[in-house]
Amino acid sequence: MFSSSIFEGNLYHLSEKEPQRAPIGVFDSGVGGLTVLRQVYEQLPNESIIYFGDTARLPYGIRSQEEIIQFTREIIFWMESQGVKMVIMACSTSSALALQTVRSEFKVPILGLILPGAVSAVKAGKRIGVIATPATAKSNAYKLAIQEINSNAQVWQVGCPEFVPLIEQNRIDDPYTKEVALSYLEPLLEKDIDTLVYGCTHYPHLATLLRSLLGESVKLVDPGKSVVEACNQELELLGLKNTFPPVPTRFAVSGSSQQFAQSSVQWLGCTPMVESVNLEHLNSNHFRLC
Ligand SMILES: N[C@H](CCC(=O)O)C(=O)O
Repeated sequence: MFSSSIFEGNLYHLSEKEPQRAPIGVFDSGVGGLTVLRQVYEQLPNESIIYFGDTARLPYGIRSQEEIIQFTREIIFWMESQGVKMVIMACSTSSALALQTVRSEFKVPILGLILPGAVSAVKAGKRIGVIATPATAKSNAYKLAIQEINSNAQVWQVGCPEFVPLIEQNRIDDPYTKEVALSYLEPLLEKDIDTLVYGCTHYPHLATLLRSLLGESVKLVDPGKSVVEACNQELELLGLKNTFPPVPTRFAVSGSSQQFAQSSVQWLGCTPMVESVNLEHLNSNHFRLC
């Protein structure tokens, strides 16, 4: 039923014959969203997916809010044109800076990472560290969401500008990445955190390294896992769960398809077919009218 959905007032009027069969759109600036895609495969194995990586314009984490809102609009506009039934922003930076604005501009339900991540963080601990892109950290989105749920929770955020470029360049095992990680974690370890939130979807790719630096006692919270749990609930509420066999994931990027195929193979376990999509033609005209 629509009435109990969090999308009340922004209903997605489904006109197709079998809306359950429509894909879910999942997007990020690059390979970060693959950590969310992995959760989708685990939790929602029947769903078909369109994955979009805005690789021509990454990293998002050093962009202005205006840019992030515009990029997010363009991606969701394209995804709607591809017939998605729901969109997961598999990008904390977009979720922090653009979700509120774009949610009211589209009919398709859009899920972001911040609230589901904050709910999981509050369940996990009270002394919470958040590592995030500079834009997400500056927005205070996770801190505000966590403290709105539990005003006694203490939250410390660290902007980590070097992580996304290092991950996109596949320098995960580079000793330099370890040095950088230590410098980002040190101020949080000094605060004796009991929980660390991956405030950027790229960071679960560093799970082994981060765990080795944090020790076993700090709980790691992945908002990607939480947003997919929320997606599962929404699909149920909206009667949109796919009961048919899914079609293979469609991958699309704004940059080099070859490069994305190469860099994602280690996370996907196979070489994906990747399309290049030009979002430029969607630019300002359509959105000036909104
Ligand atoms: N993975 C994204 C974007 C990172 C970036 O491009 O800076 C996020 O969760 O914030």
